[in-house]
Amino acid sequence: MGVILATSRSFSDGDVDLVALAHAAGHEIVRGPAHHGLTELAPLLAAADGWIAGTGPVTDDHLAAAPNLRVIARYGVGTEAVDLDAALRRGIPVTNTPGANADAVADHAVGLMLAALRHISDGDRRVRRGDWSVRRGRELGAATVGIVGFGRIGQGVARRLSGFGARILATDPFLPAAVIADAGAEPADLDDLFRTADVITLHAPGGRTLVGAARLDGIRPGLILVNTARPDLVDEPALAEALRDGRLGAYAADTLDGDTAASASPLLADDLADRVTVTPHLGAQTTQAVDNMGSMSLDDVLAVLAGRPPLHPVSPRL
Ligand SMILES: NC(=O)c1ccc[n+]([C@@H]2O[C@H](COP(=O)([O-])OP(=O)(O)OC[C@H]3O[C@@H](n4cnc5c(N)ncnc54)[C@H](O)[C@@H]3O)[C@@H](O)[C@H]2O)c1
Ligand SMILES: O=C(O)[C@H](O)COP(=O)(O)O
Repeated sequence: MGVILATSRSFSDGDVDLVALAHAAGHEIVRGPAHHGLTELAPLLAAADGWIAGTGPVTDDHLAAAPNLRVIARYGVGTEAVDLDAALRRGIPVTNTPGANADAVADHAVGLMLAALRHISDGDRRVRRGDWSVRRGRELGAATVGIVGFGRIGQGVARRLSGFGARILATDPFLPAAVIADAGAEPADLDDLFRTADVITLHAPGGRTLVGAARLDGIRPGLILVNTARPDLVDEPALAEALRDGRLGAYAADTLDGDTAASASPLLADDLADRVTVTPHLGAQTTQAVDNMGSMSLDDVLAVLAGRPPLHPVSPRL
């Protein structure tokens, strides 16, 4: 009997009983904390044969504490928090769940766009204080929307936006322009996209700042920026400044720097509440995506524990 440690927030919380599936394959699921420090995880890692990991860190120190570990399955897409080189050095394969949450996150990104364009969360807050005054919005169909990162989620957003009639620009350094054009978007470089778009939505992996102070100087006044990818893609103090001086019209994000410690973010200042909408990293939290991420990550762990290659391996970054 193997031990599979699950530290993702919602493993087996959907319609499919993945704990029973693991048990039928002869393994026990042990739950661990999602935002984990090494101290709290070490005793669980010591017994783990497989690890279904959320968005928390997976460092060489975590791996050193897991002498029996044979596979790390990222429950989700982004692998920024996983030390892929350390896993490679230790001969532990890393997997992820490409596409498992693409529809969920694309829906959420469009939802955040509409929330910002039509002042939906601000309107709700105002009504609760008895303020029924009108704040005029803009229509998505009349907007030029720039998509940064044209992978599974970015393309899902483009499909949805075509139904609204929006003009769609997209940039992705790893995709030929023809692929972008075939998917119904106009290929653009990052600078052009920031100069032209009314709404920009980020769908590239984290790991570098794409939107800093310099980038915010050349934007269309009133730009709406949506971020369902990773908080480190943006410079939060620079965004707060651009929101205050009116260059940026609104910021709508599914995560803030530090996530659980987000109350420290300059974007949560009271004077920005009418221009900032934040959700607590719930883009992938739908029943469908939770089942997809859980099934794909469990399949990978079961394959490796049975001596087979994983189905969704991640390559170390070059
Ligand atoms: N909010 C959430 O819950 C949630 C859920 C899933 C994924 N994500 C984030 O969204 C990201 C995208 O997910 P996906 O499923 O579309 O991944 P994907 O791998 O299918 O697509 C990512 C795309 O980004 C492109 N890219 C890489 N570097 C870029 C850059 N510098 N500029 C522009 N494009 C670049 C890649 O070429 C690729 O096409 C993930 O990396 C993850 O960080 C967030
Ligand atoms: O990278 C991802 O796929 C998402 O951020 C989902 O991760 P979660 O397990 O934190 O929802």
